[in-house]
This record gives sequence, C-alpha cells and structure tokens, in this order.
Amino acid sequence: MKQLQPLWNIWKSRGGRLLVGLLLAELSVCAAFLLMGQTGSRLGLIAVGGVAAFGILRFAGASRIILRYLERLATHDATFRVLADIRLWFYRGLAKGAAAGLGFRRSGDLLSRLVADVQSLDSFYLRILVPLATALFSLCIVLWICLKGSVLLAFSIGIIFCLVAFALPALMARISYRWGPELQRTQAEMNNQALDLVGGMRELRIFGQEDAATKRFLAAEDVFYTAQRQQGRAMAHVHALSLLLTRLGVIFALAGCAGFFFPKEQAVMGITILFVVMTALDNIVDLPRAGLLFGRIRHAAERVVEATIVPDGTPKEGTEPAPNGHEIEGKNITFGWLPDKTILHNVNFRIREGERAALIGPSGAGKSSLAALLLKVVAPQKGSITLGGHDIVSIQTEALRSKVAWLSQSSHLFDDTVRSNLLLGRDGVSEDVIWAALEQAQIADFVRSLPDGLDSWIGENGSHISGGQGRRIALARVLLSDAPVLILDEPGSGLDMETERAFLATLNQLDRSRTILLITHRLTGVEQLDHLWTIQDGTLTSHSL
Ligand SMILES: Nc1ncnc2c1ncn2[C@@H]1O[C@H](COP(=O)(O)OP(=O)(O)OP(=O)(O)O)[C@@H](O)[C@H]1O
Repeated sequence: MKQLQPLWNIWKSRGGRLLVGLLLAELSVCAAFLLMGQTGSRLGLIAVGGVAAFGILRFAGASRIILRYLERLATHDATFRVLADIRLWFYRGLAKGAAAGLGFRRSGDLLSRLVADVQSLDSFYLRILVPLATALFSLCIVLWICLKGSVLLAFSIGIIFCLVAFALPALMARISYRWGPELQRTQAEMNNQALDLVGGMRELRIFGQEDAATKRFLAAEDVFYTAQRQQGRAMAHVHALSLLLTRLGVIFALAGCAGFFFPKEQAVMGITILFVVMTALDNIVDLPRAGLLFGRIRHAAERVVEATIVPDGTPKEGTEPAPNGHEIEGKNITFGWLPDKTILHNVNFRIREGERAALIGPSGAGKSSLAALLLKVVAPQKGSITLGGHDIVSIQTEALRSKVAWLSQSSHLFDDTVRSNLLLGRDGVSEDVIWAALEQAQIADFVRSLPDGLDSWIGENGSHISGGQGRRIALARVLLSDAPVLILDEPGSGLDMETERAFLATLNQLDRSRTILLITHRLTGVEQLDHLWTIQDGTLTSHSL
C-alpha cells in the first residue's frame, strides 16, 4: 500500500471537498432515517388508534430529497476534480517515463488498459469510501434505536449488519484482489489476439491464416470468460448470502413487533424499529460489491503508479533556461542502453550554428541513440554534451526541446486534420508559413488536391493517406517548428528516390540560421554538408568533404 502514496497525496489535496461530500452523505442518511423512523412511528400510532401529526414527515421528506441532491453534486464534483488531478499527474509521469525510452515500446493495449485503470479510480470515493462511512454511521443509528427496544435485538441486528456491511465486502476484496492478476493477464491475452487479428488481417488473408488466428482469439476469449465466470460465481454466492442475512435482520425486527424482544404493546416503538432496520439493511445490501471494486481498484492503482515510475537512467531535470546560442558539442561520450552493452565509445563531435552534418552508419550502429542523447531523452554514462556552451544537464528539458526539433523514424500522425497535425496545438502560425513548409516537404500539391485542403482529416495514424505522404506531413511539421536545430532521422524513408532527392535539395536552401543533423543509412549525393560522420562499432569517424 505504501507505493500508493502519490495517489494518496492527490486525494489529500482535495480533502476539503471530499469531506463536504461525505458530510452531506451522512446528513442525507440522517434525513432518510428520520423519514422512515417517523413513518414507522406514525403508522404505529394509527395502528393503536392514536392521532398522528404529519408535519415532520413533510420536513424529513423534503430534506431527504434536497440533501441527496446536494450530496450527489458535492461527491461527484469532488471525484471529477480528483480524477482530473490524477490524469494530469499520470500523463506527466507517463511522458517522463516514455521519454526515457521505455514508453516508446509500450503496446497500445497496455496504454488503453492504463487509461481504463485511471478511470476506475473514481469508484474509490463514490462507491467504496462514502458507502462504507455511511454504513458505519447507519450502524450507530440502528444500534441506538434498537437498544430502546432490547439489547438482544440490538446485538442480533448489529451482528447481521457488521457481517453484511464489513465482513462480506472484506471477503470480496480479498477474492477480487487475488484473482485480479489472472483476470488481467487473460484479458490482455484476449485483447492482443483481437488486435493481431484486426491489425494483421491483410497478412493473415494473404497467407491463408485467418481461421488459425480466429481460433487463437476464440481460445483466448474462452480462457478469459472462464476466469471471469469463476469470479462472477463467487460474487453471486456472496451476494446471495448478503441478501439472506438482510432478510434475516428484517425477520428479527418483525419478531420484535411480535413481542419476542419487548412487550407486544410497545407497537409504536416496534414498527419504528422495523422501518429503521429495513432502511439500514436496504442501504448495505450491495456493499459486498464495494469489496469487489476495492480489490480491482487496488490493482488498478498499483498499475497506474507503476506506469509513472521514471526508469533508471532518465536525465535529471535542469534549472537553466534555453541558452542564446545553439552550437552543439559532444565530448568523450560513452553510452549504452543496458549496463553491459556499450553502443558509443568515447565519441567527440561539434556542429557550429547553421552547419549541416550527416551521420551515417549501418542499422543498429547507434545513430538514433546519439539523437536521443542530444534530446536529453537519456544521459551518457560518461562525457558531456553542450548546447550554446551550456551542459544540457543544467538546461530545463522543455527549454532544450524548444531549441531542438526531431523527426523520428516513425513519427506519429494524429487522428485529426492536416493542419492540426502540422501545428500540434500551436497558435498564430500564418497560412503562408504553413504552405511554405508544405512546399519544402514536397507535399503542398497533394494537400491542395484534398477536398478540404488543410482541414482534411487524415485518419488514425494517417490511415487515409499513403505512408510517404504521411512521412512528408511529419517532415513539414518539423520544418514548421521554431527550433534552430533540426535532427532528421531517416527523413527519406517511405519516399521515392526522386522525392527524397528533391526534399534533401530543399534542405540545402534553408537559411543558415538553422543547424541540421541528418541521420541516414546512405547519402543520395545532393546533400550539401559541412561534416560527414560515420559511426561503426561504437566509434565516430569524421570524413573530409
Ligand atoms: N530504448 C531502447 N532501449 C534499449 N535498447 C535500445 C533502445 N533503443 C535502441 N536500443 C538498442 O541500441 C542499439 C542502437 O540502436 P539505434 O536505434 O541507435 O541504432 P541506429 O543506428 O539508429 O539503427 P537504425 O539505422 O536501424 O535505426 C541497438 O542495438 C538497439 O537495439
């Protein structure tokens, strides 16, 4: 439970609102008991031929409705605020972890499950904490009322109440916590099979493997449903037990009216007790479900916290703003993603402002790793990198990234318009500037030909356009950034030879206020370079041009 401290801190920061919600919930319960207790006593009075006044009933009824409304308002408002805080904290943490390399390798399934986990945390307050606190409060009221009749009746109802409101939910929490990992594993397996089936349909059809893949999915689905059925059965048994116990409680209260616990003549008190007991037991009959939720939420909370843990090797956050200059220098850099596998040995390089450099080398040589170091995604084990004469360790990460734009090998395209994909939420960029970037990326004619031009929707990860067109939109996005340093990792991948050469030729035209580092497997011959470096076996070699 200790690892859940970050979540606890978020809940604590909204303590005031959560407490108000809790208080209103208790007041609403008071009103419910007043309403039912008074109804019981009025009925009792009428049964023994007395005259009953109904003014207090009107008051209790109206209070109940108003308090219930206010309680819902306050508890949901507090929950949504906490959930918004958790989401912000979670996505920030996830972004930090992703920047350290791990996140780039997470599957979509894992991410979607984490989103669902965050969502499920809202149940903690609404469906567990508030009902449990209300149950505790109700127990006090029920015992107080029952003690007016008989100690034995109060004892019996108290035992039944504690079993239903606390013991059964605790049992359910244990069961669901124990089975949680199994359910999660089988569900993940089923989701993965479904994703493979849908995502790989084209390949499966071509190789005639649709039936085999469908069978694998159905088998995974069967395993998941079996695990779910087992838990459902246990839940049904507990729920049946809870129903039986609450009915037994009502029978005890009826027995009170019949004279088993106190004289039959005290009919007014007997019916009042009956109504109060019925109200209290009706309110707790579903509490075992809260136990089930608690087990699930504990797992969800653990997964959410785990996902935000920043992996070892993540560079420390700096304090300095972005420097004025943007000359880059790497001195004696030694780096490896894993402790026993060094990728770069004692690497030195320097790119002055406005220079163009190309870094070439075979696959897996460490070219993209060098880009990750420049972007402060990871830190070198030895050596240092400076930007404008300042060690990047001391520069705030956000400030550093405002100076260095990066085109990754597989840039993500959002399920949005061409314009949104280019600007990523930036305001104040004129149409002329956007079209100039599109021209440079050799994609302007295509965007012009779309029915809605810049406002055309490009689909999930650019599914409405071709791979090469998507690549050029990603290129235009980088060119549009204000960053003076551009790192272009395989900008030509997905482009035909002619378009690639045309794009690289345009890079030559860019004004010299921008530094360009080109990462590639091979040169096309049109690049105008100030430096040519090759990287192989961890060593960076500079070639004369
Ligand atoms: N996030 C990561 N975590 C662990 N290892 C990694 C990570 N990224 C890269 N590597 C490993 O580091 C080595 C260098 O990878 P890198 O991507 O830098 O090579 P590259 O020269 O850019 O290759 P390519 O031209 O194929 O993109 C490879 O062995 C790769 O498996």
